[in-house]
Amino acid sequence: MRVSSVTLRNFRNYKEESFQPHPAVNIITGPNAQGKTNLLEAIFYSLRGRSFRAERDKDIIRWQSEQTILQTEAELNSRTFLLHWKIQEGNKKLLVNGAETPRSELDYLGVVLFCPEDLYLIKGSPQERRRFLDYDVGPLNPAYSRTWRQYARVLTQRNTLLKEIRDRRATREILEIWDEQLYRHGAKVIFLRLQVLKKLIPIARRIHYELTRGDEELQAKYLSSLVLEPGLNEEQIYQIFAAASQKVRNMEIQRCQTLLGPHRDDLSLLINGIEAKTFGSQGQQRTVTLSLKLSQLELWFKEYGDYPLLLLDDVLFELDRNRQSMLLDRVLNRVQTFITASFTGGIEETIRGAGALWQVNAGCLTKKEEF
Ligand SMILES: Nc1ncnc2c1ncn2[C@@H]1O[C@H](COP(=O)(O)OP(=O)(O)OP(=O)(O)O)[C@@H](O)[C@H]1O
Repeated sequence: MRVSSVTLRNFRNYKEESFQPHPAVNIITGPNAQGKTNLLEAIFYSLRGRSFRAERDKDIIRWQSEQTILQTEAELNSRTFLLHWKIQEGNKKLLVNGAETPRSELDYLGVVLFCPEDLYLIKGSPQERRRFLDYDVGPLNPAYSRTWRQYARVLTQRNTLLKEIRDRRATREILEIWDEQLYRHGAKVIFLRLQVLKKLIPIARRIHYELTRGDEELQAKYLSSLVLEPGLNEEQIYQIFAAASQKVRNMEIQRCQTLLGPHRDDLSLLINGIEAKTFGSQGQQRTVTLSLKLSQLELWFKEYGDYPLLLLDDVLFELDRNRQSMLLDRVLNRVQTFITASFTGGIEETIRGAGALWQVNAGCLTKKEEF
C-alpha cells in the first residue's frame, strides 16, 4: 500500500497543508516542536481512525479551531481510496470514496508504527504488551478486531453487573447470559492471538538473529490467565475458560472484576532464554522491538500480498549504524516509509534514488530534495 496525497486542515499545529509523499522513503526533518510527529500522527489517524498518542480527539484539533479535516489518498492493489475525515469534539465522520464508512472497516489498510514509546512494549506493564497484541498482532487476522471489540463490550457490561450483584441490585442468574458471551468471544480472542503469534514469532526470530548477526535468539511465550496446553482449538479454550471462571466467581463478585480472560494475559519475550524486560539492555530491548515491527511487515505481506506503510518516529537514529542500514535495506523499494528526525545523519546517501527529504517549520512543510 502507499499513500499518494495527504491534506491536513487544523490538525495540531498545521493550519492548512498538503503534500504528495514519495512512494519510497520520506525523511521528515526540522528542529524540535515544529510538527514532524504531528505529520506522522495525521497519516496514522487517517488510516486507523485514532491517534497513537492523544487520549482524546479534542487534542488533535488545532487550538481555537472547531474541527479538523484530514484527507488522504491511499493506493492498494491498483485501487484508490480517498479517505476524508471530519473530526469535531465528541464527533467524527469518515467518508471513503464519498460514502460514509465505519472506521472499523479500515483494517485492510496496513500501517506499522515504531515510536519511542514502543520500548514500553518490552519494559512496560502487561497492559502495554496487550496493546501490542490487540493493535499490532491481532489485526494480522481479519476477524480479530471485531472479536476483540465484542469481548471488550461484554467485559465492561459484566463488570458493571458484578458490582450490581455485590450491592444486591441484581441476581447471579443474569450473569449466566453474559458469561456465555464472555467465554465465546474471549476464547476466540485468545485463539486468534495464538494463531497469529505462531506465524509472527518465527519471522521475528529470524529477523532478530540477522539483526544481531547470530548473537541473539529471540523467544516469545504467551502467558495466559488460563491454564492452556499448546495446540488447543477454540472450543477447548472455551471449555477451559468456562470451568476456570466458575471457580473464581465469588471472588469476582467481591472485587467487581472479571479475573480471568484475554484482558489479563501477557507476552513474555526472551533473549537467549533470559527475560528481555528485566535483563535486556536498552539497545537489546530496542532491537527486539525492531524485530517485532519488521516481522509485522513481513507477515502482512505474506497474508495480504502487499506491504503496509511504515512510520518511524524518532527511532531510526537511536539504532546503531549497522541496524539502521539493515532496516533501510529491508524496506527500500518495498515499503513506503516515513522517518522523522531532527537531523538526517547522512542517510540520504544510503537511500539515494529512492526517497525525498522534507523540512518542517512551524507546521509548514517544504520539499528540500528528491533523491
Ligand atoms: N492541538 C494543537 N494545536 C496547535 N498546536 C499544537 C496542538 N497540539 C500540539 N501542538 C504543537 O505541536 C508542536 C509539537 O509538534 P510535534 O510533536 O510534531 O514536534 P516534533 O517536530 O516532532 O518535535 P520533536 O523533534 O521535539 O519530537 C508543539 O509546538 C505543540 O505546541
